[in-house]
Amino acid sequence: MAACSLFQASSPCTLNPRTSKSFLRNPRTQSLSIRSCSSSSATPSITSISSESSSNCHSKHRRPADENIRDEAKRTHITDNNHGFSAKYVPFNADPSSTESYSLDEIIYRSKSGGLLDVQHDMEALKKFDGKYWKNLFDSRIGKTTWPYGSGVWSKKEWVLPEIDSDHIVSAFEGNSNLFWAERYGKTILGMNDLWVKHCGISHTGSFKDLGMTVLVSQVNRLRKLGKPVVGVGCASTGDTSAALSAYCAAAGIPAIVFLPANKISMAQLVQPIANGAKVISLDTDFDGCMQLIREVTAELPIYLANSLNSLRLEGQKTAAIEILQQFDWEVPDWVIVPGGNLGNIYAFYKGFQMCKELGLVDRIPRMVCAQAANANPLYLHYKSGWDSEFKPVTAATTFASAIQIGDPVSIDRAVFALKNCDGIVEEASEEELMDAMSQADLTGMFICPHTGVALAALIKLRNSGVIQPNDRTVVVSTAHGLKFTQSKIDYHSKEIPDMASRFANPPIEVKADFGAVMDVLKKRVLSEYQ
Ligand SMILES: Cc1ncc(COP(=O)(O)O)c(C=O)c1O
Ligand SMILES: N[C@@H](CCOP(=O)(O)O)C(=O)O
Repeated sequence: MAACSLFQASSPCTLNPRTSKSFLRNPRTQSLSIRSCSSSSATPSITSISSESSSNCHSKHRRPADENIRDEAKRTHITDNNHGFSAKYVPFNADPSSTESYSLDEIIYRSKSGGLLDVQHDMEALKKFDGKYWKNLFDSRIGKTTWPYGSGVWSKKEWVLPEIDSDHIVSAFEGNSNLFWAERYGKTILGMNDLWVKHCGISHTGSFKDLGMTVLVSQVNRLRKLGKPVVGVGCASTGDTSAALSAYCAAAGIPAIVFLPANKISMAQLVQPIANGAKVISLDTDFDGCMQLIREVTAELPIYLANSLNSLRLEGQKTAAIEILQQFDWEVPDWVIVPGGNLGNIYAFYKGFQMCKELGLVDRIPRMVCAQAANANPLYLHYKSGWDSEFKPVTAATTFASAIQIGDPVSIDRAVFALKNCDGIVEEASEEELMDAMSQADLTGMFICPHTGVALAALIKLRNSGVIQPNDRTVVVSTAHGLKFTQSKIDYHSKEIPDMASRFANPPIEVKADFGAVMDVLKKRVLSEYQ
C-alpha cells in the first residue's frame, strides 16, 4: 500500500512494497503518467497510470494559466504523504544507549556535551521498502521538472528532509551534475581506462555547496513560516558557501550575512554574495577566524548558522554520492577522491554511500581519499600520525586552492569517522603539484578549479605508488567551477608564480599583425610540432 502511494497511486492497492512486481516494472512511465494525467484526477489510479500512452493523456500537457509547478505538486498531492519517514538530530557517533535527540525544527548546532550533531533518519521506516524500490523511485525522477523532484537533492527527499512540506522548499533544481568520463586524461596521464570526474561545480552558484544550501535554506524557510525567530542566515566562508547561501536566501527573500576573510577569496566568489544582496562583512583574519566569529555571533543573535557545522547541510551534500552510484547504474566505484577543507563533504559522501548500503541499493561502499593542500593539511598530518595522537589544528598558509585554506576544520571528527569506516586514505599536494595537475587536466579539455587539482594530484600519487590500479573505477569529485578561479590560471600560464616551473603553461604568443610574421610563428609552433 505504502509503495503505491509514494507514486501517488490511489487505493485500492494491494501491492506489497517489497514484492510489488507489476508496480515496479516501469516506474519511469508510471511517474510520468501520474504527473501528466493529473489534471483530471487529484489521486490518479493504477488505471490512469497504465493509460499513459493514450492520446487523451498526451493532449493534456498545458497547466492552467494561474498555476505553477509548486501549485501543480500541491494539487496532485504528489509530495504530501511522507509514509511516516522522519529524521531528528542526535549527537554525532553517540553511544547506542544515548537518548539525546532534537527535532529538526529546533535551532541547535551542538550536542549537550558540545560535540557535533548528526541527522538521523528513521531507518526502520525506510527499510520497509527494499533497495530495488528505492532505486526505481530515484531513477524515475531524473530529468523531470516535477516540483521538487527535478532537483537532484530533492529527488531523494525521503532520505533528506522527509517531513518538510514541498511548498517550503527553496531549490534551483541543483544536483544531477555531470559524471564526466575523463578519457584522455585517464589514458594519457595515468594509463587508466575508467576514470571519472563528478562535476559538482557545474551548478547554480558554481560549487557543490548548492546541494547542502538548498536543504538548509529550505528548513530556514520552514522555521520562519512556523514563526520561529530567524532574522537571517549567516556563514563564514572561503567563497563558495557564501555564494550558495546568498543565492538561495535571495531566492527565498531571506536576509543573508556572510563573513569573508579579506583578500583571501577570488574576485568571482566575492562578487556573488554582493550581487545577490547579502550583507558582506570583510574581516581582517583568515577563514578560521571568521568561523570563530560567526559561531559567537549566531550564539547571540537570531541568525541561523549555515556552515557545515550545521548537520542539515550534509543531508543535501550526501546526495552527490547517491547520484554517483545511480549514474553507474548502481554499481560501486572502487575509489572516490574528495578535496577536503572544513571536512563536512567527506563525511557527507560517506553517509550517502553508507545509506545506500544499509538500505540495500548496493552491497559495499567505495574506498575514499581525502585530498588536502600541503599548505593547509591538518587532516593529513593527523592521518600520518596513525590517527592516534590528539588532533592538532594548524595555521593554514596561503594556497591556490584558496577555498580549502582551513587549519581548524569543524568536521574533523566526522572526517576521521568516515575515513576509518571506508578504509580511507588522506593525501596532500604541494602548490606545484596541484597547479600542474589542474593545468594538465585543462589541457585535456576540462576547466577545473585548483581544489580539483588537489584531488587529481592525490590520484597521481596513488597511481604512481600502485595503490590505485590502472583499471580501478575511480571518481574524482570536482568541487567548484574553474571559472571561479581564473586568476590562478592566469598566473600559472603567465609563468608569474615564484618558484614554480609552470611546466604546462600555454601563454599567448604575441605576433606583429603581418602575414609573414604570422606564417613564421605557425611554422615554428604548429607545423613543426605536427611533423
Ligand atoms: C571548492 C571547494 N572544494 C572543496 C572544499 C572542501 O569541502 P569541505 O569543507 O566540506 O571539506 C570547499 C570548501 O571547504 C570548497 O569550497
Ligand atoms: N569552502 C568553504 C568553507 C566553509 O565550509 P562549510 O562547508 O563549513 O560551509 C566555503 O566555501 O566557504
